[in-house]
Amino acid sequence: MLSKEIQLEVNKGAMLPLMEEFYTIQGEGFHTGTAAYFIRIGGCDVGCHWCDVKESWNAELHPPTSVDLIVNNAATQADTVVITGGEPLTWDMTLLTQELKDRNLKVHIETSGAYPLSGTWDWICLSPKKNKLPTQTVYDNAHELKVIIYNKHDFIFAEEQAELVNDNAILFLQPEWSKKEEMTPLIVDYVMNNPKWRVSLQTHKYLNIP
Ligand SMILES: C[S@@+](CC[C@H](N)C(=O)[O-])C[C@H]1O[C@@H](n2cnc3c(N)ncnc32)[C@H](O)[C@@H]1O
Ligand SMILES: Nc1nc2[nH]cc(C(=O)O)c2c(=O)[nH]1
Ligand code: SF4
Ligand SMILES: [Mg+2]
Repeated sequence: MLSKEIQLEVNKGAMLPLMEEFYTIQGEGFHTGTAAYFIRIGGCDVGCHWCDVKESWNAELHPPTSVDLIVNNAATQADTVVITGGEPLTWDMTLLTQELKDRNLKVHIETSGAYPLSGTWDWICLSPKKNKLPTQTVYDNAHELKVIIYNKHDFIFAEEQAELVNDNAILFLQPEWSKKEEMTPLIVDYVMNNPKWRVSLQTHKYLNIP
């Protein structure tokens, strides 16, 4: 249990449950291949059975950390910071993104969209999940839609989500890692037949980097 004081700071978004931070190459989606400093905030109740960071789910395992400290650590050679999780929109992102913007950093988010949008973002990657669908504000503001393909039904889900996201969003299909041998060839065919979509791979896993 957090003390009342710390809980109040977390509610304000002045402290956040920090899981890890690392400087790497964005492995997925539109910005694949570009250097970025990742900040992983704990806490997620979406429950994807194939999630590759289940250790992030329980926020209580990750120490509430002041946004000032997180931002100071993020002073980085890259011009871009990616906020991920867990589900970062579980928390109020206003103060974190404001302080990062004040340092002239570009601020990106990886989100399921399961909670309303908070914060100011240069790039929003929406990766919708069937078990907790995105909120309207995230559909309206997403720059990219990245649907994970675990089985054939996920192509139907992807088309449904493409109807709901704003018209400017760039559309990606990404194989679920454990099913990639089976799903990647289907994605390749699908994109050739439906060229409004692009392929996204988890390239950092092929590169053996974080
Ligand atoms: C771990 S999530 C954290 C951010 C947010 N909760 C979300 O789901 O977008 C980061 C990205 O990894 C994707 N992802 C998670 N597990 C995956 C897996 N096993 N295979 C492929 N992509 C995965 C998610 O869909 C999301 O785009
Ligand atoms: N290199 C790298 N790229 C990523 N893009 C999205 C990631 C995430 O977990 O949100 C991720 C990640 O964990 N590592
Ligand atoms: S929403 Fe993101 S962090 Fe949460 S379980 Fe799904 S993939 Fe993992
Ligand atoms: Mg990842």
